[in-house]
Amino acid sequence: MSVSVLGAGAFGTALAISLAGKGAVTLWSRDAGHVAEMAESRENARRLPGMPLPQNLNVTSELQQAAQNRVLLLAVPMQQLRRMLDAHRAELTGKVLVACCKGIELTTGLGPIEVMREALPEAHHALLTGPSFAADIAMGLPTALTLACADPDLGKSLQQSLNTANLRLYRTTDTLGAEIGGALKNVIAIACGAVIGAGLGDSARAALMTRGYAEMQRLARHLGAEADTLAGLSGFGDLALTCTSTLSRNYRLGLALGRGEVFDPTVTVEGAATAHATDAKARAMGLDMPITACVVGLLDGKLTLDAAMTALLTRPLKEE
Ligand SMILES: NC(=O)C1=CN([C@@H]2O[C@H](COP(=O)(O)OP(=O)(O)OC[C@H]3O[C@@H](n4cnc5c(N)ncnc54)[C@H](OP(=O)(O)O)[C@@H]3O)[C@@H](O)[C@H]2O)C=CC1
Ligand SMILES: O=C(CO)COP(=O)(O)O
Repeated sequence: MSVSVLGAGAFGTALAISLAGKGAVTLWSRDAGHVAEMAESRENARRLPGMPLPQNLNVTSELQQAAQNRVLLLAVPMQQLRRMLDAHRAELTGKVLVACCKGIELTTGLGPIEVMREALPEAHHALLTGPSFAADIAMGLPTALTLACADPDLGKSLQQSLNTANLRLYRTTDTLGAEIGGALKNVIAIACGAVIGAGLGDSARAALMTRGYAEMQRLARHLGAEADTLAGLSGFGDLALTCTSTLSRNYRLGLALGRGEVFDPTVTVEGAATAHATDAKARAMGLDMPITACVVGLLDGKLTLDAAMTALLTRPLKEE
C-alpha cells in the first residue's frame, strides 16, 4: 500500500525515509520553496539535516498529488492539525488519516483523533504515537510505536502497511488512551527538564516521572480510557524516553526553565499548549493534576521552580 506523509517536518521526513525502505513514498510540504530545496539536495536541511532522502521518496507541494494515495500520515504540530484538515477538506475526504502528532488542542481540549472526527468525519482515523526521535528513525535505529485505531480491521491493515524494518508497530483500539499518553508525557518532560536544569537531582526527576504517570492514569481513567494503554509504548514508553533525553525538545524547554535561560520560541514544543489545555480541562472536571498545574505556572512565569517544588512537597500526605 503506497502512503503519503503530509508535513515535511522532522518527524514526517523521518517516517517517509523509513517507509521508503518498503516502497515509493510521497512527502508533502505546504512550502514550494522547501520542496525545491529538498528535491535539489535530497535532504531536508531545514528540519532534519544530515539524513539523505532515498530515491523513491518523492517530494511535492501539490496536495492533490500526495492525496492520490489512500493512506495519509499527518505529521504537523497538534495545534495546526485542524487548520490543515480545514484547508484541504476536499482532498482528504474518504482517506485513511493517521495523525502523527502528540497533544491536546488548546481551543477545544480534544486530542488528534477527536479533532479529525470533528473536522473530517467522512475520513477514517488512526494515530501513530510512542517513543521515537525523528533522527533515530531516519538513521535506521530500532524503534517501536503504537498504532491506535478504533476499527480493529483497519488497525491491523495499517499495522502491516506502516511497519518497517526499523519501526515495529504494536496496535490498540484504545485511541483515547494512546492520545492521552502521547500528549501528557510532554508536559511531564517539561517538569523533569526543569528539575534537572535547576540541579535538583535525579531522585526528584524519578519522583516527578512516577507521580506524573499517576496523573496521566488519573486523567485516562476519568475519561474512560484503558489503564493498560498507559502502561504501553504510547504512555510509559514515551514518558521514559522524553523525560530522560536531551534530544527531546520538551525536556530541553524544561532545562531552560530550570536554568533561567531563554528557549527558542520557533522550536515545536507540544507540551506547552498541552499543559494549558489539560490544566483547564482538569480544573473543569475537578481532577487533581498538580504537576500539570505547576508546569503551567512555570511556563506563564507565575510560579518559580522553588515555589512549584514547595507546593508539590507540602501537599497533604496520602496513599500512593
Ligand atoms: N521530532 C520528533 O522526534 C517527533 C515528533 N513527533 C510529533 O510530530 C509532530 C510534528 O513534529 P515535528 O515534525 O518534529 O515538527 P517540526 O517543527 O519539525 O515540523 C512541523 C512541520 O509541520 C508543518 N506545518 C505546520 N503547520 C502546518 C499547516 N497548517 N499545514 C501544513 N503544514 C504545516 C511545518 O511546515 P513549515 O516548515 O512550512 O512551517 C513543518 O514542516 C508533533 O506533534 C510531534 O510531537 C512525534 C515523535 C517524534
Ligand atoms: O515525541 C517525541 C519522542 O517520542 C519527541 O519529543 P520532543 O517533541 O520533546 O522532541
